Amino acid sequence: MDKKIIVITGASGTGKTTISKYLQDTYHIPSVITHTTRLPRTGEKNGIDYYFETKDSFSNNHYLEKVEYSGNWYGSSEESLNRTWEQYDAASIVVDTKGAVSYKEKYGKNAVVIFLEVDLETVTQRLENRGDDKARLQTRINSNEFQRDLKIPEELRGKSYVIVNNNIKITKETVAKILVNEKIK
Ligand SMILES: Nc1ncnc2c1ncn2[C@@H]1O[C@H](COP(=O)(O)OP(=O)(O)OP(=O)(O)O)[C@@H](O)[C@H]1O
Ligand SMILES: Nc1nc2c(ncn2[C@@H]2O[C@H](COP(=O)(O)O)[C@@H](O)[C@H]2O)c(=O)[nH]1
Repeated sequence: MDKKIIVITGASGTGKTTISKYLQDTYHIPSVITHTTRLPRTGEKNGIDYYFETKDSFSNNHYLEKVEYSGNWYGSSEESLNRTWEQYDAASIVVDTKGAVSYKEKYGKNAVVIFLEVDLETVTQRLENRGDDKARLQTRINSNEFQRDLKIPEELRGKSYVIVNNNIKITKETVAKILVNEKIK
């Protein structure tokens, strides 16, 4: 069987991590942990949510792709994905749309891209409810990256599953159908 990487993308707060946890908890599809220079949020743990890096340690790693998002660096490594594929046929990864384009270009049909869409007002409310620091949240919402990721990029149109994540139950049901369609489960 072909190995698959389920690339979950969309703007911050659209529910990417929620879906990656659903894949882990319900289908035992592991998430590839990425690296960031961002400080941990309350409750986030090194090696579980991210590998939290300093600017120096971040620059020492080798990445398949890396991006700057709202003032912090994020990157994912081919080694981590290959290690996961040694044990599992499918894994998921949570990245911004620029990262998703990189995965689609590199892995073609083996990269199953799911783009999550939520309107700006709703996503802002969800990020406030999540407890994101107010000042940092405003900076993030105003960032070019966040604004860009509210809509699917041209490069992913027609090559991705688009889910409007207004209702988590319906979103999970749609993801379950995608797994069947892609012969992952
Ligand atoms: N359909 C939904 N309805 C209501 N709340 C939701 C829904 N989907 C996700 N959420 C909530 O919205 C918040 C943001 O979700 P999540 O952290 O999964 O987003 P994200 O895209 O991973 O964000 P980031 O990129 O900033 O890490 C969480 O508190 C989550 O529980
Ligand atoms: N291209 C990549 N994007 C990544 C990676 N790891 C996370 N992300 C995305 O960054 C933003 C901000 O994340 P947050 O945890 O600070 O809210 C979000 O869209 C993530 O999906 C990565 O390795 N590469």
